[in-house]
Amino acid sequence: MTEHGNRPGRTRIKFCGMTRPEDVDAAVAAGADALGFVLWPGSKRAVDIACLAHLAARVPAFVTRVGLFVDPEPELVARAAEHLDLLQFHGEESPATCAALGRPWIKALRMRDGLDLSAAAGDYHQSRGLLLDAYRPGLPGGTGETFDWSRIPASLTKPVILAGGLTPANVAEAIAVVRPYAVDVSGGIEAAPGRKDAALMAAFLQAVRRADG
Ligand SMILES: O=C(O)c1ccccc1NCC(=O)[C@H](O)[C@H](O)COP(=O)(O)O
Repeated sequence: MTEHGNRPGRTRIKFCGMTRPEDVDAAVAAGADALGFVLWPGSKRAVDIACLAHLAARVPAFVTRVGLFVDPEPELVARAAEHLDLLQFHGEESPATCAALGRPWIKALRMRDGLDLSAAAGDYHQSRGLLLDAYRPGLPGGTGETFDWSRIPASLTKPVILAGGLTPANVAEAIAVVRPYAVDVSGGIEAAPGRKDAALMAAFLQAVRRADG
């Protein structure tokens, strides 16, 4: 069993791909720590700035609003950031590009063959964490697929946010193997892309709490 740096007493939980007010309300009521909003137009879960503003305004204090971007124009980030607490980059953004935007950020790394995670943690040392996700060519995120969790070294110097194909059924095993700082889920709590399921969100929360003991 591994233990990553800065792991809190409990596993933090991020629900990603929010598009509907009722899903935001249900996620907050269930106890999510963070909610993700996809600002990449190519996604089935994409929201525009007006929708983001509407959804983000429903989120109470101490629940983190995270905006997802794929190689964005700085102007898009600037407009979205008014409604966000944290930026999440899913493209080929360099460490300098992420840092230049002047906001707290995390970097999503897709676990392609040969990725050196320790080197990436050094490269992205200014990030607030690394989100580790499955790799599928041509799809920057939201694959619904898991990866080999044993590839994550225990010695990573950044908080690990584990993503990719997590569900209420497998998240306890994922936590036992990886001991991440946080878990991130999108497809595993959905009835359809962009439509969250309140019962699945609650089940995911309960599975994480049980895994934390
Ligand atoms: O969800 C998308 O469509 C998406 C598109 C482009 C970049 C990121 C995207 N989603 C990211 C996430 O929802 C999560 O951070 C992560 O990929 C987990 O998704 P899932 O495997 O469905 O749980």
